[in-house]
Amino acid sequence: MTQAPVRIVFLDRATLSPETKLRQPAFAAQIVEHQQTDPDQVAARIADADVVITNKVPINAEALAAAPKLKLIAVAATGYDRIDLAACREQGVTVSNIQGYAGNTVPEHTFALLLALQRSIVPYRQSVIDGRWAEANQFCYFDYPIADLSGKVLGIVGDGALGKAVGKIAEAFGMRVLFSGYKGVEGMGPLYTPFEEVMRCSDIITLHCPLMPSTRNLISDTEFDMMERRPLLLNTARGGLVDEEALERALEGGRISGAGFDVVTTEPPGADHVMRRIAKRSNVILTPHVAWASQEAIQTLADQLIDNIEAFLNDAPQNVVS
Ligand SMILES: NC(=O)C1=CN([C@@H]2O[C@H](COP(=O)(O)OP(=O)(O)OC[C@H]3O[C@@H](n4cnc5c(N)ncnc54)[C@H](O)[C@@H]3O)[C@@H](O)[C@H]2O)C=CC1
Ligand SMILES: O=C(O)C(=O)CO
Repeated sequence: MTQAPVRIVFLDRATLSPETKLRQPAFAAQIVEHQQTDPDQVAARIADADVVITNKVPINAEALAAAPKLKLIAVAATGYDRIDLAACREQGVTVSNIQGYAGNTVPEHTFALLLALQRSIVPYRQSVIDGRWAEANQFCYFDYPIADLSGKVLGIVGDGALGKAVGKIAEAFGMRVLFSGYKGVEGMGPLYTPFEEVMRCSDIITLHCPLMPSTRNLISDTEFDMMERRPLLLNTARGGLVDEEALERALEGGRISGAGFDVVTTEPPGADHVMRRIAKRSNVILTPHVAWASQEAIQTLADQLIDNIEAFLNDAPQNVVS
């Protein structure tokens, strides 16, 4: 008897760049690709799926209840904060994610933000375009601050693949690296510096931990108040880790010297989203969630996505998240 092909529904194919090749899995599969899916379309689209692929389309308990055949949600990203894991567990649905694909692209993007901010590259570029250099009565001018990375303290929150890779680059720049312990957790061992101390003594703080209930608003007014060295704050991990209203207050009050963000709480942010206001400041750079998006990384992600589905169907699941 021939088996029915596995029905794979990809909810947001457009989140992988058009050049990305998604190879045919090594088993009989029918792949249905939707370029985009609105939250209210999810239940209908996954109703007869065996496997669902999603990058950022949320999957909640209600949608899962409408998908009795569903066995695997293959998340096309590292972060799986859009998936209701408790509901998946209850319904016996396995969830996999992509691991280790972004070990160059995200750290390089993090340092692109850091170097640009630390040396005021964007405002200097704009001032040259605006004619300021032509008006200077000498060969240079000092309108914006410039500082070296060497000797600075870099506090890293999240010691996974990306936090560690950022730490390595930082060491090459001669920075002193501190890996933060979990907020509110004591005694994590000699490799970790307590969270509060990292807030207190870092010149730059960079976030590389997942968004979960315990990390939502990890950085808010209390943490900004702890920051004695007016650090730069970098977030290439997830919107929601930083309380954005508190971020605006911290920038306004000069508690931090700048911010480099790739992620916001609502993506894309609407016209009156607080990050749209924040992004206009000369000491802020906001990029549109593209830290992961080198073509090399996206292709690695796409290959691992199919590997994950094949491994699951071969009864040897990999990259399972819980
Ligand atoms: N902007 C972008 O394009 C991308 C963003 N990301 C984000 O970066 C995050 C990190 O990615 P990876 O390093 O590959 O993940 P990973 O799973 O290798 O590392 C995550 C680390 O966070 C740590 N962690 C968990 N809870 C924590 C807490 N409360 N405080 C401090 N650390 C905590 C874990 O111990 C783990 O070491 C992902 O969860 C994702 O949200 C990932 C890829 C691309
Ligand atoms: O891999 C991730 O977590 C990303 O945010 C990229 O989609």
